[in-house]
Amino acid sequence: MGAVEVQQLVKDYGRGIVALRGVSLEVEAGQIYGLLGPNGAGKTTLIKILLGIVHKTAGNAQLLGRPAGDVQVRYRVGYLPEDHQFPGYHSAWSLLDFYGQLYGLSRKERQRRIPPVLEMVGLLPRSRTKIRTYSKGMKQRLGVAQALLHEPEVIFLDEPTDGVDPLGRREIREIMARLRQQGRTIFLNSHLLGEVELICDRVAILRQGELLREGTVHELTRQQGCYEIGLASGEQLPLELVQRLGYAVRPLPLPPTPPGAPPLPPRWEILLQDGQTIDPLLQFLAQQQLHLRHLVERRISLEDVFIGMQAQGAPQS
Ligand SMILES: Nc1ncnc2c1ncn2[C@@H]1O[C@H](COP(=O)(O)OP(=O)(O)OP(=O)(O)O)[C@@H](O)[C@H]1O
Repeated sequence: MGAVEVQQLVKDYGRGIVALRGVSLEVEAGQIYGLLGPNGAGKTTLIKILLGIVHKTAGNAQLLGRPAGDVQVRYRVGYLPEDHQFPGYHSAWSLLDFYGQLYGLSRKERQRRIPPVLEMVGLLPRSRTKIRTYSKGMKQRLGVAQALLHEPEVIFLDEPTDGVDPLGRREIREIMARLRQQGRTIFLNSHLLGEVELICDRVAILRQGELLREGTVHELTRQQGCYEIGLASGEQLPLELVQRLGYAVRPLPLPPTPPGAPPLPPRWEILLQDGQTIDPLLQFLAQQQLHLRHLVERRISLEDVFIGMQAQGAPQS
């Protein structure tokens, strides 16, 4: 059973605004799952339906095996909303104490839980200073701490690194990685593709309420049928013979080397044609007594995947 299961989910806000148009996805427990999409794609709506803040129009949404919005499940879930604002007169400690009371935790329990949570997000040394003095990154980390205080199994983070500088973003990624190590499930909404690529196990790309692609980052970024190869120093690839085997091949431009440094060995790009594998080329190299020193399957960034999809045209309403 997945931590999150969504089937054919539809949300129609009325007046022609359809935020979700039959979205299906499953998030396994212990994963970091990234939901990507441009502004207005429906990411926040999906989270809000799972949390019971917004009602679905049609389809199915389950969280930890229970229908979305189930009161018992809410206690097992943490949520960092997008654009949250904490009152500046609180300190990190007093804010978490306040949230602890909302979660129904006893004073003793709050005193037990607050320090490790603040420690985890790196705010323990500043826990008694006012939030109004915090940087954006610190406020976001405090938001994550608030979402963790009641020790939830699933954590929803809506744009947790929005407006945070690169160092702060890395700190938030490290917190997410630690939470995954503890076996928690993280559902991350983001439009920062580079971030998602670095941390997520699986991703889904949403646009105008439709799920365009879903899979591991590895699956989505693999440029199928494209390899880069390099041979031992001084060896050249016989391009014509390689083409006769049916491959498309081209030498790759080499990056500039610093003055005085030895030139870099040449590299070639090999494009497989339909149904072809790289194996006949490897056998051919061995027959030619050429020595393979470099072989990688080419990848594209998640950003390229995403931009490519935007270029494919929007779904019809
Ligand atoms: N309460 C609401 N009433 C009417 N329309 C809404 C409501 N909430 C969201 N929408 C609309 O639903 C669509 C999806 O919005 P949603 O906030 O889910 O997208 P998002 O992917 O989270 O976008 P962003 O990245 O900008 O937060 C948008 O067209 C938005 O204007």
